Amino acid sequence: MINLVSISKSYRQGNENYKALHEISLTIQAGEFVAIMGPSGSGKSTLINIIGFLDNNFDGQYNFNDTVVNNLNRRDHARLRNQSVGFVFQNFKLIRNQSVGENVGLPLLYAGLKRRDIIARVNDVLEQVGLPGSYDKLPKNLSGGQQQRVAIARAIVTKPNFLVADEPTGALDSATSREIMALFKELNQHGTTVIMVTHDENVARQTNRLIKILDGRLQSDMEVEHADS
Ligand SMILES: Nc1ncnc2c1ncn2[C@@H]1O[C@H](COP(=O)(O)OP(=O)(O)OP(=O)(O)O)[C@@H](O)[C@H]1O
Repeated sequence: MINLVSISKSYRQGNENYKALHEISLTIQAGEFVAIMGPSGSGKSTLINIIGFLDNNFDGQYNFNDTVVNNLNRRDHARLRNQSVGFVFQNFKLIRNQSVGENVGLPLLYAGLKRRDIIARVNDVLEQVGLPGSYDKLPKNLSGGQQQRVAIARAIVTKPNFLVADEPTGALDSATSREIMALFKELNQHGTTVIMVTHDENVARQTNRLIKILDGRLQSDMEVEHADS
């Protein structure tokens, strides 16, 4: 599904070019559950911004299914992003003065669906993430873990090809973090591809594949062994 071929990325820093990614080649198949780890500044965000179609300014080739992503113009790149990827962030990024249901339904509103269809789909997805009946609640009245469930519901509501989760458990205590990881695992077992950046070894260990980045280079890429499998 995702095939990166020798991807490099430089940022302009003052008068200098800083190379944040060095010739990264990587394939991620549909259905995988991948963790990306690496020290601060190693290039994780740069990499997932490219994978998640937020940044199309890089060297090398990105093949997404049959599409050569780096050949797309800005509009088609944005369309691919809206149709193919759901994002989950450390700090949830919910709209405070909108209800849970409105937050989750926003991508469907942008996609032009009818109100009745949006409400039905949102209620389905809220149930799927363990928050049935919470359509009319406000995010501020929910716990951190519940807010992250809302954010996950928003990320999956359009049935994207894959999820990009950037430190999704970074703002949660360890018990809540385990619950959120259980939800990601369940979504993955039902076919959702998940690519997750984390600093937490315990989180990474629950995925199926661990990619380590160091100084903008792939340091290692290995299958995660599970004691119970
Ligand atoms: N917009 C930018 N302009 C200039 N340099 C940048 C920009 N974004 C990132 N960098 C540099 O590129 C390198 C990689 O940054 P990146 O944010 O990808 O790292 P990261 O692994 O995600 O770090 P963290 O774990 O702290 O989020 C860093 O040295 C950073 O300073």
